[in-house]
Amino acid sequence: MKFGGSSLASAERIREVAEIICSFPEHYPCIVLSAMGKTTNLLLQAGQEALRVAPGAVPSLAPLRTIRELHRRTAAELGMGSREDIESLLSEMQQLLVGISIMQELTARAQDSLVSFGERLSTRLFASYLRSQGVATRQHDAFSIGMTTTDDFQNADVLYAETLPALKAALARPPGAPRAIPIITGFLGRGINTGAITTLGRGGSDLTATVLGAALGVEEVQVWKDVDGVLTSDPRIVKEARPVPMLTFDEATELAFFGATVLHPSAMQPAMQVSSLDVRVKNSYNRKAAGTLISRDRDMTDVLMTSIVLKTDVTLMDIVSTRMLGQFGFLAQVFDVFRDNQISVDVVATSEISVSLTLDQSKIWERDLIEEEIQSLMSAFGDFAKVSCTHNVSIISLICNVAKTSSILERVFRVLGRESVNVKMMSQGASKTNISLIVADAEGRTVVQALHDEFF
Ligand SMILES: Nc1ncnc2c1ncn2[C@@H]1O[C@H](COP(=O)(O)OP(=O)(O)O)[C@@H](O)[C@H]1O
Ligand SMILES: N[C@@H](CC(=O)OP(=O)(O)O)C(=O)O
Repeated sequence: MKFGGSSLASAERIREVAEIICSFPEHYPCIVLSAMGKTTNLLLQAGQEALRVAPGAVPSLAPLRTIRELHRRTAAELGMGSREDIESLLSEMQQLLVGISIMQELTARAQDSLVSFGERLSTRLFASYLRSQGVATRQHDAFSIGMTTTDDFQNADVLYAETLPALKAALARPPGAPRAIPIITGFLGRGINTGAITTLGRGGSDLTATVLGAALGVEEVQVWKDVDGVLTSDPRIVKEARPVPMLTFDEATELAFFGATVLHPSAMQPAMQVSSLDVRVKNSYNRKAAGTLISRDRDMTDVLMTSIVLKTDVTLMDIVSTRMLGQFGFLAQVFDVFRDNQISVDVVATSEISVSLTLDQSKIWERDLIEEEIQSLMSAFGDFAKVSCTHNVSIISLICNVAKTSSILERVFRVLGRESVNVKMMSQGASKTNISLIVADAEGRTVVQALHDEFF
């Protein structure tokens, strides 16, 4: 079972989570926790602020004070008073920030060490609380029990061959040993070559949970959030969005990849690799809600539209060959440029002499480097293609039954016509679960709402 930041935001929420765990007495669940509330964001903020102040001013940085107060107050409210393990981590975290301030440098590696304090604190706090309630627990830092990753700080990939057997061995109960519920840090791993703490990308605790599920051979991984499951759209855009009872791994992956922040985009990978592992999304604020069951297959006979996802702030690139029609090798040349620049593209549409594609700039470049990097990418096409870019576009992904494309698109274009929206590009058919439309950012939310009204 995984509980995200929203499920652990306060002492009251932590009590509720403890109750949820204890409501499955017949099972001995393995628990993965994220950092409390918005702690990860606060740690990132503290790192940036440490670069701007003298070392002596670090202890009074506002985000650091908020983190300290949140954990101390929560421990006190849970009846645990001052805890040595929490205090020692808080002081280590402050020392790291002082170091960042002295060095005037925050590397990706240091940033991963910094944000790791969120999960290291929450798991210790929660394990102590459950123990205080008479439940045997054992806290583990995932990076110390075998969660092995690439050394790509901030977005590391799990190395399954190393990780799965190591986790299984580390969590096996020796014969005769008393049972204790493992409480494990989400989001964190250890880089295979550097040996340093890595993170799995924002929202990465979902992935930790499914990796553990695969390692331990469990039947179901439950990820507990603050919504009644995966919804028909982002509830911050469409207030009438309602839960989707069932999804396939492919649908959940497309949905997460194209912007539904409810799940980590790689979280389904471990479940796809083992034969019988399902993932269930549940609401810790509303236990009775059935949630969403995500599994390998589902009956698609009556399915038309499943969910509508919006991803904003994307760049659209139009690449037109400068050669004549009928020249071969154009597409290969285009994608060589992306390979050489190590850039992956999201949505693609092609004709014989042109390609349009979208780039998720937030995944590729630092915000202040975007313009420079795009210019350098454009010049990499040399004289074999003319390239133009449109910024601030949105991808609207229709997670749907692509076998029914004709009737879906007929309704989609009726809605777009009514809203006088111009589609800049479209891609359908390559994925069996997703039709993507590209529109201007300014129109994205309105179109999502209008399409939701039409299909739900
Ligand atoms: N299609 C969607 N279905 C459900 N939630 C969504 C969707 N798209 C975006 N969200 C957002 O995802 C949030 C839950 O994910 P997240 O914040 O990662 O939870 P947690 O921190 O508890 O793991 C919801 O509060 C909601 O605002
Ligand atoms: N704490 C990390 C990892 C995570 O998965 O968080 P959450 O489960 O709250 O989305 C983050 O904020 O990215």
